[in-house]
Amino acid sequence: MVDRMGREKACLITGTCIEGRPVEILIDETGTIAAIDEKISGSERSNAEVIIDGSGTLAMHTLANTHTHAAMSLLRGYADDMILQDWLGQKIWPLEACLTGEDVYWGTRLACIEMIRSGTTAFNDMYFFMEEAARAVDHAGIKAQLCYGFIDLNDHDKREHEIRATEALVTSIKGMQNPRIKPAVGPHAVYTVSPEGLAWLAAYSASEQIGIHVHLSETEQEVLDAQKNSGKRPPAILDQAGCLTDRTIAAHCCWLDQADCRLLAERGTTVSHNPASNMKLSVNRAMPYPWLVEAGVPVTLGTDGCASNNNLDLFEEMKIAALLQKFAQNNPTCLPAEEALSMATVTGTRALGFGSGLLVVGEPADIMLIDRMVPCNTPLHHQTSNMVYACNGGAVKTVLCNGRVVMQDGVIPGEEEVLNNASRAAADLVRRAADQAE
Ligand SMILES: CSC[C@H]1O[C@@H](n2cnc3c(O)ncnc32)[C@H](O)[C@@H]1O
Ligand SMILES: [Zn+2]
Repeated sequence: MVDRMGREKACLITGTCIEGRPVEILIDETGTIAAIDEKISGSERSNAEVIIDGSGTLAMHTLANTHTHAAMSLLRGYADDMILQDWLGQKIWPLEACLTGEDVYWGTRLACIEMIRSGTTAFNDMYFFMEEAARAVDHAGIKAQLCYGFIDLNDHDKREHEIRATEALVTSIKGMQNPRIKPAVGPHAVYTVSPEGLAWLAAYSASEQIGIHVHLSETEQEVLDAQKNSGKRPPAILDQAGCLTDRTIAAHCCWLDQADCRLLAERGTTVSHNPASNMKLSVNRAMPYPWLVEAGVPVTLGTDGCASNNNLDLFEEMKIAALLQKFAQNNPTCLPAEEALSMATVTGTRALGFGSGLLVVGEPADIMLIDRMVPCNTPLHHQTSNMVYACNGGAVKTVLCNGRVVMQDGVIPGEEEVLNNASRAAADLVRRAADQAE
């Protein structure tokens, strides 16, 4: 907990429940969970200078969104109901060509508010003007792994430019020395980055010991083009360049075959499943969850950007993931609620390197308090079932990140300013793009 002077303070959450057990949670001044007990003892509780009344709530670890483009919140509803390549080529990329750093700042602030409201405190982001995204995450008080989206289109000069932009972002984020913000590298996809670009990114990420964030095998066209142009499937192209590592998060992965899944498992690569975006863009195949699990690949959850989702609510994503897999496999036992929740908490948080994703002593206090007294939690036969199948992010009342309260009883300080600036930035962006098109 941080007071108005910016000093860290120990804090106590009273009156909440973990898995049906009434508890109090003590958080020390470093933002770590110090104790969880029915009643915290007198001497320990006297350390707590701040008390959060959690009565009528369920305490859970917050959620981790492992694939998004946060500032695309400004593009929400700008282009819907199109196929992926037309959507990118005709609508999204022309608009993004008019983006400014200020747009990315306000778009990312807006995204952070939306994520906090729905219980997400860690995300994996790929976009442009990422120094501004880092500033926004810093101000919002949550956690992120940020990368510059590298696209060289096989062009030498573009590649040099993207290399410089990648290095500048990594240097800038490392210079911030903020443990909540990490740099990564971001090859957009095998169809937008040359083999030379991929090899440079792999070597650079290894030397800096940072993550790799990439779109992979999202559409059948991507796989067919890769095979036609290089004789290899997309995962093999990434692997040949050295981009499949245990620091890699590969988003989508809808068109993997079983051998691709085994390759990802051998390399220790994590997959980010983005079911809402995949269905909206109609990629025509569900990520092969059973093959990935059988191979031993960690599977996490992402929303993708707001232009293809169109929100950042991971509660919705858990439900959509569970339903899509059951439907695609014609098997109601596939992806049960417990697995959907683990994907969004434990596996996602670990993949981003922000802790175990568990609400236990010694871990960062990334905690959400969920309203118990709402229809979606009435009755509460099985808490996990309610979280995955009944609730959406609207049930989240209070959120802490590293012990700092970022939303209390539905109130996020500074929200109105962010909404006003993001609305203005979105309108100006669309106007600039229309002027450009004339
Ligand atoms: C280079 S920054 C990221 C880049 O990716 C675009 N994008 C958003 N959603 C998708 C998707 O589903 N597949 C491929 N690319 C996507 C985004 O608009 C940026 O240009
Ligand atoms: Zn994406």
